[in-house]
Amino acid sequence: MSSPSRNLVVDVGNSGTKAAAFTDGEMMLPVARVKSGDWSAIDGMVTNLGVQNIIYSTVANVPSQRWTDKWKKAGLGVYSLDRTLPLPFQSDYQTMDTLGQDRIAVVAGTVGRMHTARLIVDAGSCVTSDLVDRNDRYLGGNISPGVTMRLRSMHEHTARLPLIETGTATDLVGRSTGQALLHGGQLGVVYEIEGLFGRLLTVHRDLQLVLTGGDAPLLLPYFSIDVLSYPNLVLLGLNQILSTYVNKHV
Ligand SMILES: Nc1ncnc2c1ncn2[C@@H]1O[C@H](COP(=O)(O)OP(=O)(O)OP(=O)(O)O)[C@@H](O)[C@H]1O
Ligand SMILES: CC(C)(CO)[C@@H](O)C(=O)NCCC(=O)O
Ligand SMILES: [K+]
Repeated sequence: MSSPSRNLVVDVGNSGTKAAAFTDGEMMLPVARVKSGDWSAIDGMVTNLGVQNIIYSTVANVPSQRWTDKWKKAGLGVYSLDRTLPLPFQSDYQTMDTLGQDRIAVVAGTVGRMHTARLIVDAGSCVTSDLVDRNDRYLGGNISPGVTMRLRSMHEHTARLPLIETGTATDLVGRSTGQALLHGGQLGVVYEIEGLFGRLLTVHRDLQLVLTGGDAPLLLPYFSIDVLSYPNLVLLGLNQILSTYVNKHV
């Protein structure tokens, strides 16, 4: 019997870096959240968790060679989500080189888990909506501003709009400035997704909505359609890509 294999999986986003260890495919909770760029915190996890492989996806900064050399010297397999790792899906995206690595990871994370068409929404700094057909072909997707970005930009680009916190929306329409901003900024994302979902449903009759990302819990209560909620889908997808590769090649 081989000893359990443990991976460290790291998702570098624009608002923060999320990292978790996986032992034999099982995610060890809780997910760590550190400032993006804090590779020394990630290095601490490498040391403390006794991992054999590390994979990172990034839409912001990459670890310097000092870190990757250190991990390789310690005997780790070090992988980034670039062209070297085979992806478990075909794609229609014209520029795979610029497709966000977090988007690649969420698409990969649904392969093998789902057998219907799906619209995968990752609600983070930006909201990405990515469409995959029932045969796991990636058809493309959209990028729009995230909840925090909407609220902040309405404040920054006007004279009279305050900066408000995200929160609980109590009605469909607001009866104060604060409520109006909250409903527009937060519920507006839900309406946008439901609108796109409804249009796509006419072509993809078995379409399922999948929701992930740091702001998913803020949005989840307001959908009028069925939502499959996958917290940490980026991390799941990364681990899937890494495990498939390592099992075949190492
Ligand atoms: N502990 C936390 N720290 C920071 N933001 C958090 C936290 N928990 C939830 N959030 C929410 O998550 C959002 C960011 O989501 P997420 O972490 O998925 O984004 P990201 O991956 O950094 O961004 P990107 O879209 O660039 O990948 C923030 O707007 C915030 O509202
Ligand atoms: C859209 C974001 C910022 C979402 O995190 C990220 O996936 C990204 O930087 N993408 C690059 C552009 C693209 O996906 O085509
Ligand atoms: K993200």
